[in-house]
Amino acid sequence: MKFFLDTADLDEIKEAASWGALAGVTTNPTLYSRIGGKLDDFHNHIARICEIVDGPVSAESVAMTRDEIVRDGRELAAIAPNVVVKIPTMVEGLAACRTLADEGIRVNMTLCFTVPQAILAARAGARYISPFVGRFDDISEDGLSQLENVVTAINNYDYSENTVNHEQVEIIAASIRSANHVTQAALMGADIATVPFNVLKKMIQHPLTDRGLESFLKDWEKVANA
Ligand SMILES: O=P(O)(O)OC[C@H]1O[C@](O)(CO)[C@@H](O)[C@@H]1O
Repeated sequence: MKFFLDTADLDEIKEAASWGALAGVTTNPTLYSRIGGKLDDFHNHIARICEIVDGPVSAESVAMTRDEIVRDGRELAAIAPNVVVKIPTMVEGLAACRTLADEGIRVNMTLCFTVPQAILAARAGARYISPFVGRFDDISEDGLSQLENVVTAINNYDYSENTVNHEQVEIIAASIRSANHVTQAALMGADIATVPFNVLKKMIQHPLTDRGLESFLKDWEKVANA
């Protein structure tokens, strides 16, 4: 499994990248607004993220028609070679995905909740598909089971004939709220988890690691003082 950081915060991205395990970044309009982002600085901000991270950086279009999404997508993709255009899973989004994929632009289909949505996204040439986990949990449904269904359904077939350079479609477990979501997503075979920085920090922590470290240090002090 690969990890993307789900944020638009440059300090979080720099810190996570320094850990050596970061494969990419996802942003969305909410995350950009949370850092006080300005409309006319959006493209520059994506460029700054792409300078920090080599891997895919998802930048979302907020357009609602296929022509506008395609126009947005071309502009976003021109920012850096590792930009992935993020598009909502809706009819206009599918049509735009097809056009952009045919032009060699990688697309991440977001706001995906069901197997049929994911299959249509894969057929329309999506390179990444982002099923949401936490938002299902928010409405008292089981987000992890929904994710598992999407992982199984997509892995049952080969969609690479539809994608840029015939790359494999990858499933990004999105709307991740806990380290346990990551564990379960990895066990079911999701390719990527995109995680907020607070979840990434929790992923490295365990009280037994802390306790073990404390006792190793204490015992090493005895060796040093012997
Ligand atoms: O439900 P949340 O925590 O707002 O997460 C929304 C998800 O949407 C995305 O835009 C999907 O890629 C991610 O940025 C994020 O994982």
